[in-house]
Amino acid sequence: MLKQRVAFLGAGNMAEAMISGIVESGKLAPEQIIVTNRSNQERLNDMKVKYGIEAIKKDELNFEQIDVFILAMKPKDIDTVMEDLKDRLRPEQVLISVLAGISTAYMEEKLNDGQQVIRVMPNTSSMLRESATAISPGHHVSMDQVVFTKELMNCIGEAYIIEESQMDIFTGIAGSGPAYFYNLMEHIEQAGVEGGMDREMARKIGAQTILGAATMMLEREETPTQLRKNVTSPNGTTAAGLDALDEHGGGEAIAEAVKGAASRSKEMREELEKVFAEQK
Ligand SMILES: NC(=O)C1=CN([C@@H]2O[C@H](COP(=O)(O)OP(=O)(O)OC[C@H]3O[C@@H](n4cnc5c(N)ncnc54)[C@H](O)[C@@H]3O)[C@@H](O)[C@H]2O)C=CC1
Ligand SMILES: O=C(O)[C@@H]1CCC=N1
Repeated sequence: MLKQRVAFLGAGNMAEAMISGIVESGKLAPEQIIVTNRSNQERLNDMKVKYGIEAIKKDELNFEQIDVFILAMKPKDIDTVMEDLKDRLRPEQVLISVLAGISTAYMEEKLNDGQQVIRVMPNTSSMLRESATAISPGHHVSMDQVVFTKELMNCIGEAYIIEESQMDIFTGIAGSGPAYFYNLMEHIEQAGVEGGMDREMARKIGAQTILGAATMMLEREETPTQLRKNVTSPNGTTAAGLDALDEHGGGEAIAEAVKGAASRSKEMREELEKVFAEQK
């Protein structure tokens, strides 16, 4: 069991996915988790009932009782939240941010000197403890806090400590990644329906196929290229499928999706830093 008391600032999709995974892991008791938002009381009530955690408006939060704050609001709200936190945080309290595109350096500049800030990038599969999550500690973080954060992120799946310079591309692959596969499934499902199959059935077999392929890639030694070749008989059905995929830009389209998301992550940071530099 972990001993820390954790408060989520933001009660949206990502906060819920993480809370669900953490509660399910049993590493934190529901009483150690607090979730806050600005105003949506109905949302707070739902989360309280569903996970047995404390769910309150942000202004009701008692800072004295919290060890770790997890920032889970939208990146556009960062400055308001930093102002709000700056003089209320104690040096031993840690901020873990899930915000896309916001660097630890940016948050450190906005807070008092020496504040411990860690950036993470989970995805919504945290809900089922299947996230691939990146962790990049800021400049003032103690080794104990890095170890704690890794343990906490392991509650929601696999966690990797990476250089912060790789956070944009990590976001492009894993943070945004689930959406590419959901989008792929929307198309697979529709093709199944057009081929005469029941929609539910098409969804199930499509998802099982993605799961099977993902498990093969995680558990077998072969590269994706070898695994693809193993499926592809000369002049067979897969070759025809892959030709059609290529003709419509399939593989390239996915690479562009990853690059597009990564470049938006970089752009979000640059936009914010520009505004900050102008304010100075
Ligand atoms: N949705 C996803 O797949 C992922 C999202 N993220 C990051 O997670 C963050 C949240 O994303 P979502 O959950 O999708 O957004 P969302 O819009 O569902 O949730 C945002 C929440 O923040 C609350 N909020 C706003 N200002 C607040 C404040 N000052 N104090 C407390 N709560 C406040 C809102 O009331 C809302 O509950 C974003 O920064 C995003 O970049 C990171 C990885 C994956
Ligand atoms: O779309 C977004 O900006 C967030 C960050 C990664 C996934 N969702």
